[in-house]
Amino acid sequence: MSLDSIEKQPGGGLFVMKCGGSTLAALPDSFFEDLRELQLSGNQPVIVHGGGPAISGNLEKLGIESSFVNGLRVTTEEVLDVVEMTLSGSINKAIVRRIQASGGQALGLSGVDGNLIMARPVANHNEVGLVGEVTGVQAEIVTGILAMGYIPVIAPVGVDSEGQRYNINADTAAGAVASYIGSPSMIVVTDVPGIMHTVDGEKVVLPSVTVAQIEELIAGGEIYGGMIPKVRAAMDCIQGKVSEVIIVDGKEPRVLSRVLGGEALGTRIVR
Ligand SMILES: Nc1ncnc2c1ncn2[C@@H]1O[C@H](COP(=O)(O)OP(=O)(O)O)[C@@H](O)[C@H]1O
Ligand SMILES: CC(=O)N[C@@H](CCC(=O)OP(=O)(O)O)C(=O)O
Repeated sequence: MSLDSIEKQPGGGLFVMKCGGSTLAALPDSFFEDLRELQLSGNQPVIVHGGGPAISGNLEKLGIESSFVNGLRVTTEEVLDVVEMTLSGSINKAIVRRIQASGGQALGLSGVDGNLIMARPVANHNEVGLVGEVTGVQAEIVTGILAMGYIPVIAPVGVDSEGQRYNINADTAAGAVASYIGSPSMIVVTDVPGIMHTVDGEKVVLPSVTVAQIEELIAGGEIYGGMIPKVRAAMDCIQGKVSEVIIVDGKEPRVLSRVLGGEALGTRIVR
């Protein structure tokens, strides 16, 4: 199936959803039932997932120290073993099992499989080690899985032509997948109701924000920590066919179908 024919499917077509590790365990069964209904009505969901808290938990159990620089995990080969076993193993398979339990069809893989996500070291690799930035995504693997009627569930581990693995931030990987497959939208499912900012001393959700406004929010300290890779990934991918990135809380009932239906939920990042 070509990308064009996927986009012409009734029911809204192609979308990329990034599920954060902050929210995965808390996602209710109804979230996966909603996903199944979207798939049945002709949508083509593609999932890229994180798992930061689970990686940290496993590293701690194994007595391996780890730290973050600007939201990126400092990654040695030893850390990367744990990253890969957690993301490509337990987390990826847990998501696949939950989709299957709701009656959906899913196929899990990481960016290593079929060279799906090609990567190279990030610019500050001297500080963070084996962290990758995406140099290419084999879009036809994603479209092929969709054409078989399965939801691709992708773990953000990348690989280079020498076979070296890289740890890739899941928001970054999701944005790259959205760009390369030409998804009109990317939905970032996390543990907060959207991008919050302070108005009259109270934290409120920004319903919509432009790329230019994001820079001001980062500079002013309103956007920090784990929200930074999300907005940076959004800014990088909102071009070409990707016209919006929506940040929502996974605990919101039927969040995916409501957002795709145009309801004003969460924060929409637009050009
Ligand atoms: N302006 C903001 N609005 C909402 N959350 C923010 C903001 N700035 C920083 N954050 C933080 O970003 C977190 C989400 O990022 P993260 O924990 O990495 O989630 P995930 O695992 O879903 O990727 C929120 O829980 C919150 O602590
Ligand atoms: C380079 C880097 O930091 N990689 C992340 C990959 C997982 C991730 O991004 O998970 P969340 O979406 O739950 O944060 C990490 O090692 O934690």
